[in-house]
Amino acid sequence: MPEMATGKQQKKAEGEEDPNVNPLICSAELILPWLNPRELASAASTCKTLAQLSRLITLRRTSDATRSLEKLPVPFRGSSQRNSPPYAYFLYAESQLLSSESPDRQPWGSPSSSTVAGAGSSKQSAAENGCGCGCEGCGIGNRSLEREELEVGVLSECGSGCGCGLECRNRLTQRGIRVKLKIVWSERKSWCLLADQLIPQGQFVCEYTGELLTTQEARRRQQAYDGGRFSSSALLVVREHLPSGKACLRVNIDATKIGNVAKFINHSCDGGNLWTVLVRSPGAFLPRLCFFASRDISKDEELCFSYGQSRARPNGRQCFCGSPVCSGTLPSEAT
Ligand SMILES: C[S@@+](CC[C@H](N)C(=O)[O-])C[C@H]1O[C@@H](n2cnc3c(N)ncnc32)[C@H](O)[C@@H]1O
Repeated sequence: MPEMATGKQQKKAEGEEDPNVNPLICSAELILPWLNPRELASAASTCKTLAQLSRLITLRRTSDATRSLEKLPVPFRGSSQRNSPPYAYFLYAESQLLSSESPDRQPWGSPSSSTVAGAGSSKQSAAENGCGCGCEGCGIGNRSLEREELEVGVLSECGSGCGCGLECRNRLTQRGIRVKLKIVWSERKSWCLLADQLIPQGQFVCEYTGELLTTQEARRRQQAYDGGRFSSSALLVVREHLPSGKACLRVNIDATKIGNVAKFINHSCDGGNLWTVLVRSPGAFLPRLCFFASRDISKDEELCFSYGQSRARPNGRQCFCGSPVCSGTLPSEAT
């Protein structure tokens, strides 16, 4: 990764400020990562040094959408044919957040953003000989899920109410993203999440994180999104059903402004290559929505799932999933 030359090594061009002399420039490395792309462009237009620093921050943002918060970086790959944006700007959430807890800003593109937070670290270490929390399926090690388990669409894992830590084999979805992914630009669908390695069937891919909303707030936001203020929204409504078929729980997760890389998963009318699984654990009131590979997924294949049933709507957006069973229209939540 290119680094800014500093002090005496740097040959200063006309109009360029010496970062060791101007305290404002010295602090720019700290301040610029907090800016959104428009603010960054505005700062870049003021002097050559800030322009150079802004380019570096853009490069760092492009190289990892997760800001090093996951074990593996997830890079953006633009299109060389057209002028695609270098990256999509959003705030990163490793787990679900209440909308009242959502940050307004977050640094992205700092030089030292290489600390891995949360994802792989164990809150609590499991005991040497089994974690002993007494939950069914609990114990140290790894396990993969069988097709039958995933098709049910509901999974029970150990959680904060158990005595075990993240080493427990019954916390498959709580260790962050462990498969190589990338975010690729497409003219018709904007950003798409792709596999950057072979992902075997049954492998956990990622959780869908974002702001947890009340149904009232979800309806308000959906109307605003439908009104066109955002080119692509990512508000997902999850319903848990009783055996009778009646919905018993509705969870609204909005990843439009705050989320993780799952916000870039597009819709496919044929169901795509991901299973959505609701994961419950003791100590957590609400389930988490997690994606697993529904079949072996090749490197460079786009990851997709079905957003739901398409309803013919006069203002429905055109679907470009390319599946032979494509309905032509993107499903949209009737809020
Ligand atoms: C959850 S986001 C997915 C990521 C999105 N492509 C982006 O660039 O941020 C949902 C939005 O992606 C676009 N999208 C998803 N699936 C699509 C499809 N099959 N055809 C066309 N657009 C799609 C729509 O704009 C939709 O509102």
